[in-house]
Amino acid sequence: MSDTKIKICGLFRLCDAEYVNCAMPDYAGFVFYPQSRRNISLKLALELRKALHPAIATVGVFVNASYTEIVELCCQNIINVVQLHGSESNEFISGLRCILPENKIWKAYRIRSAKDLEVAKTSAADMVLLDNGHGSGKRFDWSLIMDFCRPFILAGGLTPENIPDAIKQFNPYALDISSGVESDGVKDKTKIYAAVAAARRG
Ligand SMILES: O=C(O)c1ccccc1NCC(=O)[C@H](O)[C@H](O)COP(=O)(O)O
Repeated sequence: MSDTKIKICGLFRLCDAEYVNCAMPDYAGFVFYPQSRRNISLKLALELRKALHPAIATVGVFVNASYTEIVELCCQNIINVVQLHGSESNEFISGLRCILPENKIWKAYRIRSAKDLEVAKTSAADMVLLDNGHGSGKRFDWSLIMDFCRPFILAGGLTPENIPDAIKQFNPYALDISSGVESDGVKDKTKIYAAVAAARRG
């Protein structure tokens, strides 16, 4: 049994909540970024939150969004965790924490080199998410993070098949998966179940 948590990201249909409820991951992610094909409205996010099992925490994914947009979703209890996926600074994160002291803040970093990891190490966020891109379905070079010295969430190109290896190598706080639990561009119930089962087994 592993204690690594798992987030299924990018729910955008009501049936996705049903699929996720069968598998019971720790987190479910909603993307609020109009340029993404997984972008959802506040109204759909509210419906999805209501449809999800209450034990599943919800994560809002934002790219350089305003405080106003983020705060509205938190105050309506549609999301529990804020995931910043743009070029948000430590100052922006600290300001957000003052406004939302009850909500955890995660900051995603696109890992291309050791320099990116230096930036992630000094992040003001509660948790850093090491990723390859914006739900790209591709891995970054995992050899870069062998000596990374703070708890992190691993993302980018994860699949039910490579999850055991990811846990064995890095014992991350959590895994974040989106494309790897999709078939033909939509969430796949069987893959979601397999990913969560693989994370639980370790
Ligand atoms: O998923 C998106 O479309 C997206 C768009 C813009 C910013 C972030 C986005 N996703 C963030 C996530 O948390 C993904 O789960 C993460 O990047 C991993 O994605 P994948 O490689 O597809 O598993």
